[in-house]
Amino acid sequence: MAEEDNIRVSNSSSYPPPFRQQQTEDGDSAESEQLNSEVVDWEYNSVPVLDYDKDINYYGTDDDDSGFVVDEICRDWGLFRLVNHGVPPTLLSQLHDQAKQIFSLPFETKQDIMTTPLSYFWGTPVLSPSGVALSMKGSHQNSSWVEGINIPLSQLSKIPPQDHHPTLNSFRVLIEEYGKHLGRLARSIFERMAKNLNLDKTESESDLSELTGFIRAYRYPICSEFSKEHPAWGMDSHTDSSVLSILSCEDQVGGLQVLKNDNWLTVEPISNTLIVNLGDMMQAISNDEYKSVKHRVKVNRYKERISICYFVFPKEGSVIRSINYKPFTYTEFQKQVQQDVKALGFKVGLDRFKHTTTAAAAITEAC
Ligand SMILES: O=C(O)CCC(=O)C(=O)O
Ligand SMILES: [Fe+2]
Repeated sequence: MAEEDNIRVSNSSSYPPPFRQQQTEDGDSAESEQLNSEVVDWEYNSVPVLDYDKDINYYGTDDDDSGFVVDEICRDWGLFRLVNHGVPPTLLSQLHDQAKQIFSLPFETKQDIMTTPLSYFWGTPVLSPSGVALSMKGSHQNSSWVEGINIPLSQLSKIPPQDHHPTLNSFRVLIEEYGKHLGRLARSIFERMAKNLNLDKTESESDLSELTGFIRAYRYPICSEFSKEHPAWGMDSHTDSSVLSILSCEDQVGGLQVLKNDNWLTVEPISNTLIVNLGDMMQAISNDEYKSVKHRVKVNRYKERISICYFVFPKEGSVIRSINYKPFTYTEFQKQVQQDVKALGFKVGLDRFKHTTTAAAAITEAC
């Protein structure tokens, strides 16, 4: 894909109306300089790297220290880059190219063709598991500069064929293939963590339902009008509600940042690698030993960014039990999140389920 393809919107009619802004003109040298400085923004990249074969999918002796490395990273970071994961590079690049093509369709077309079980949304990443966007209150309203397609993996066969948009049909086939790979990765990453944490085998089996996860493809539109006074975020700081989230970003447009020791660190986009982050369910399952990591996505003045995220949750009805938390199911957690988002404008999250409730403190801090 030509580098120029990513630069500036030629087709702003594909943007949801709130994202249509005056675009800057081509060929301005001062601007190109700025563009370059955006490109080298991730010089401090130091996200830990794990090798799937060596560090995750390994059944060696117990004194092997690769499990220890994974354990340390899950405690200190809650996020790592996965290499040697076995997802074919062509699958990754085709998936991204097709997502890009679909997002380039006119806004109205996207609204028309994404019918259930697919859903198309923009402006808010807070969705129910079925993909219904939730409205947010107050200043948080529409704070995210992103559009997305929500794809529940268990319902792929129900996606109606599109005679006029064959790309959507082939995208579905690629997603199916990709979903299988990511299910495989999620299962072995989770099992590695469960072993490190000495979790009860039968209980931990229902803590992950890799085949009913969902995939979201995102496009972060170009955002040229923002400032310190009027900030805009592709996605504001949050933790994921999942057990695990696995992110793929093939274009060389950065933007993802992760909170580490109170500093925001930019995650370099490196093709053929996957970014794995631990979510709230994993933090609860591990009794707060592992971290549901805070992350966010910056907007970009010059380039669109496409990312494809897989989210995996516990089996339906599975009760999460750990010392620090009252027993709860993911459905109860999600219901509480939806309630808080509607009533308060933000997610309180795990604090709602702690034995000594720290929810009041969390709410005061956020307000
Ligand atoms: O697009 C990304 O890089 C991250 C998306 C994300 O954090 C999310 O969907 O929860
Ligand atoms: Fe996230």
